[in-house]
Amino acid sequence: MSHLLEVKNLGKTYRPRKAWPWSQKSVAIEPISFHIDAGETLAVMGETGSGKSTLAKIIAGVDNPSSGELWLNGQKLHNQHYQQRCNNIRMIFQDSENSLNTHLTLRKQLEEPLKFNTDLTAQERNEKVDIALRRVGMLTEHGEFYPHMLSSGQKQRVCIARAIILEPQIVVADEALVGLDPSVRAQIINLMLDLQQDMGISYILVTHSPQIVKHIADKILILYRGKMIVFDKTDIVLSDDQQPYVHQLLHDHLNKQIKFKSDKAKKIAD
Ligand SMILES: Nc1ncnc2c1ncn2[C@@H]1O[C@H](COP(=O)(O)OP(=O)(O)OP(=O)(O)O)[C@@H](O)[C@H]1O
Repeated sequence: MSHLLEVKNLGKTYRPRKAWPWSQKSVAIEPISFHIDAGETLAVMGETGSGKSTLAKIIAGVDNPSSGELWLNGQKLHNQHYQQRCNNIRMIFQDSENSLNTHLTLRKQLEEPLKFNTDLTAQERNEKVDIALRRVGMLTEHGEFYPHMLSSGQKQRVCIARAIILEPQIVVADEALVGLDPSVRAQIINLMLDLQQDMGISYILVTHSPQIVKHIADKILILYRGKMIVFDKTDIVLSDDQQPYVHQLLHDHLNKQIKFKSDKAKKIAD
């Protein structure tokens, strides 16, 4: 049986902006191969500049690879097939607070992916928006709100609603939890876990947080200067983290505690 997502020899080289004879191409990712299955969470870790965001953007179709292929359920994904990618893989960006349009109501923003990628009527789109808002613990009335009327946690929920509204199989989140205070972060993680259970979503999470990785990742992929140096199940990586670089990534920040599944009722309180 084929895997949900197979990444085969995927590489990315950025070309210099100006073709000066002495300027060099920069290799962001050396060819890497890995896979994830339905309902799994893959954590992508690595120091700054190791290629995590580049990998996330290529998987989500925001950027093109320089080499290699992506396969979804045994079918090759083509970058020019925008709808195929949008319907199956969605991305939550690093700065999700600012990725919302300040001039549009939440309903209009959530409706956009439906307008571009489905043939639903206006009424059907409205219903989908209501369902998505409820799924992320918000009220349907929030649809008429503008982003400035929301807390950081609520904005993050709207970004998640926008990512799941097309019912994708994979959600790629690039440092989406950075900047949230620990209790809100825990609520958002719990929400993501609930959505994963309800909708069978697979997550690809770019993160620097060992706590998040230990609690929710099934597999860990570690990049070092564009090279994939680790790809394995979380418990195997944790039990064999002898390489200093891997050890440091997995044991940094351990003093910051996150409370998981502590109080579901608080979910809509922020
Ligand atoms: N548009 C671009 N043009 C040229 N080089 C780029 C571009 N985007 C990224 N790079 C380079 O590719 C490499 C990987 O960058 P990337 O942003 O993927 O790393 P990262 O691991 O996500 O870092 P961070 O944790 O800081 O977000 C870096 O050397 C970066 O300078």
